[in-house]
Parts: sequence; C-alpha cells; structure tokens
Amino acid sequence: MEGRKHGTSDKNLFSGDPSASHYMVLAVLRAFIRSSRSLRLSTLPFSHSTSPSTSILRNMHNVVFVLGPPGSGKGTICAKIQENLGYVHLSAGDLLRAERQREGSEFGALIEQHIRNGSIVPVEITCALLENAMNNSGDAKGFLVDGFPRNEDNLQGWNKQMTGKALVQFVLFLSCPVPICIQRCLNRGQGRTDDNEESLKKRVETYNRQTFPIIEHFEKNGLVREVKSERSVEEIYADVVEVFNQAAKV
Ligand SMILES: Nc1ncnc2c1ncn2[C@@H]1O[C@H](COP(=O)(O)OP(=O)(O)O)[C@@H](O)[C@H]1O
Ligand SMILES: Nc1ccn([C@H]2C[C@H](O)[C@@H](COP(=O)(O)OP(=O)(O)O)O2)c(=O)n1
Repeated sequence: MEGRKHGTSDKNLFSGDPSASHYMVLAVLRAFIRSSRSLRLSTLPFSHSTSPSTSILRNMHNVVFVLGPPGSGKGTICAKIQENLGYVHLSAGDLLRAERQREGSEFGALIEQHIRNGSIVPVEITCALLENAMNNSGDAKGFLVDGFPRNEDNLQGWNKQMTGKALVQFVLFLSCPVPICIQRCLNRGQGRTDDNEESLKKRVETYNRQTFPIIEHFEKNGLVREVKSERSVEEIYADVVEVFNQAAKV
C-alpha cells in the first residue's frame, strides 16, 4: 500500500529503501520550511499587507477590515461585495448577536449588556467567533471582517491571536456624517435592541473615542481606503469596486 511504502517504521527508515531516504529528506525539508515560515511570519508587523496570491501561498486567511460609524452602510456594502467579488462577509456584530442567541452560551448576557450599552465586547469572544467562522468557510478568496477591530483591545487581541494566520490587505473605511448614520439606524427596522436614541448616543461616543483612533492607526500605516458613504449604494459600490481592483494589482 502507498501509505506503508512511505511509512515511518524503523525497517523503512534504515533499510536503505530509496523511498525511505526520500521520506526522510522530505520530512527534514518540511520541518525546515515550517520553522523558517513561522520565523518570517512572526517578525511581520501587523500592518503588513500583501496580495491574495501571497497569502494563499502562505496558507493564511486574506482579510479586509471594514470600518465606519454605526449605520454608515458596512453591512449593505459587504453584502454586495460578497455577491459580486467572492469575498465572504463576516460581521462581528452579527456573530455576536448569534452567539447571544445560542442556547447554552455562557456569554449571552454579557454580549447583550455591551450591545445595549454601545460598549465593546472583550476581544477573546469576538476574535474566537471570527476565527471559527473563517476556519469553517472553506476555501474563500478572502474575508470582509465588518465592524472589527473597534478598539485597542480588539486590535491587540487580533494581533495576538491571528498573527501568522491572517493577512490584512487593507481597511475599507466607509465615512459618513454621524447625523445621517443615526437616522439610518433609527429607520433600519430590524428590531435591534440597540437601534434606539439612547444606545445610539453611546455607540457614536464609542466610535469617536475608541474606533476612530484605530482607523487613524491604520491610516498611518497606509492601509486605509476611504469611501464616502453618504451617497447612494450604487455610487458607493462603484468606488468600492475600484478599491478592490487597485488592491488586486499590488
Ligand atoms: N447608501 C445608503 N443610503 C441610504 N440608506 C442606506 C445606505 N446604505 C445603507 N443604508 C440603510 O441604512 C441602514 C444601516 O445600514 P447598514 O448596512 O446596516 O449599516 P452598518 O452595517 O454600518 O451599521 C440600513 O437600513 C440600510 O438599508
Ligand atoms: N468588534 C465588535 C463589533 C460589534 N460589537 C458590538 C457592539 C456594537 O455596538 C454592536 C453592534 O455592532 P454592529 O457592527 O452590528 O453594528 P453597527 O456598526 O454599530 O451598526 O455589537 C462589539 O462589541 N465588538
């Protein structure tokens, strides 16, 4: 049997069988590649971005972070990108809401408390949900990670958990005046427990105090692609496609 021919039994390894020495060389080679790869990846700064083909070669998830104020249209635009450009949309907010609803979840009450308060759930929960979703999505060209990282804790947690497993291509920043965003959330009509004036006030405060500095951090690293999202979905999407086309050329 093929498996036995290339097996690791002593007999095979020391018998002088050419297939056995071939096996040893391969094993050593693989170990070398593994160690040099992890060395290289562990020295990469977080801001490192690369083309999809490079990340596929390295067996890593390709990621685009999608950020913007609540109601700026992140979910709407991500749905269109997923439909047309082959990226898988992962909304941190949707994953947290699903976990909140999951029977037996030990985090349901904590998540609900943060969502109503407009504060940010600890990254250990959110990052685990994102990583699981990525690992369960099969062979995706890339992932749109929507609504993450939203504060310093999210960013640090991602770096800790995902370095060597994911490469961030760029950050799609949907910018939109806050009063328009608030109105959109109030009209959203999805029955969300946080689409009310009181929660929205806190969410906007969290965005200004915690999320915007993260966007500025990415901006300094040359990773931000801003698209103004006060316009019609069609106009926004046309610019977004251009951003993805440019990224594919790098
Ligand atoms: N460009 C747009 N113009 C008008 N309404 C929009 C636009 N984009 C999204 N919306 C609407 O605004 C609300 C919030 O959009 P959504 O995509 O859920 O935002 P986010 O994910 O950023 O919170 C939804 O009801 C959506 O249908
Ligand atoms: N990284 C994240 C993303 C969302 N959350 C929580 C807190 C947010 O106010 C809610 C809703 O986020 P979601 O991205 O779905 O919605 P908005 O962009 O605020 O409209 O989920 C979080 O704690 N951490």
